[in-house]
Amino acid sequence: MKFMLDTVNLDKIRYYQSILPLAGVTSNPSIIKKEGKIDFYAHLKKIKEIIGSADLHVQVVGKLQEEIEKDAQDIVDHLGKETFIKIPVNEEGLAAIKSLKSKEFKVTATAIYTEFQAYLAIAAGADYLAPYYNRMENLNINAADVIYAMAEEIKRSSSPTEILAASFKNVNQVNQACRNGAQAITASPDIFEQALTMPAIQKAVTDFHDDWRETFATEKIYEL
Ligand SMILES: O=C[C@H](O)COP(=O)(O)O
Repeated sequence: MKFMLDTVNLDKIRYYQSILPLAGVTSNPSIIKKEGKIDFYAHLKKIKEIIGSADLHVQVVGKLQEEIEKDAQDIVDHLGKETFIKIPVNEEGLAAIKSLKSKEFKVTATAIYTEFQAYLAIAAGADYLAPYYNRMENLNINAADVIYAMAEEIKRSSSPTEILAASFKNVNQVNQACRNGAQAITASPDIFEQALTMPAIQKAVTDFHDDWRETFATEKIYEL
């Protein structure tokens, strides 16, 4: 599994970069809005410095194919050809994905709510597919089933495309995405916090520590 952070908050990225086996950072204009009117490329360059060789996924804003492709070119001109360009899968986006893949851009097909969008993006050569787990559930779409079908199509077509599931509101949704075939997930820092700070884990840690101290009258093994 690859784990990515769905945030552009520098403090959070710095913090979780030291904790997680971090494969990348993903963003979209709504995530960027949370940081205010940042110096866009300077900010993204700082993220690159923090995450090193991990991947950076940056979303286009243009709506027409030509605008999407110009956004993509601008992003790689500033951040490098290794940057993944996130493109929503609608008519203009799919045309841009097809065109940009022929020019060897790295592409993450995003805003995926249906299997059919995914099948088209796979055929167009997208590197990643980003299905929106929680948003699908809000629309009464079975997100786990959609991801399973996407994974089956990737297998059937022996495609190099990977599923980068996104839009999570709880840890169980992440588990379901992984279980149903996602090769990667991106989640906001609070999802990783939810997963790693559950009270049962802390209780186990405290109990083990107390048992050690009662047995050996030290706080650590190296104090023996
Ligand atoms: O870029 C995709 C985001 O992961 C969507 O997440 P959201 O549904 O929380 O806005």
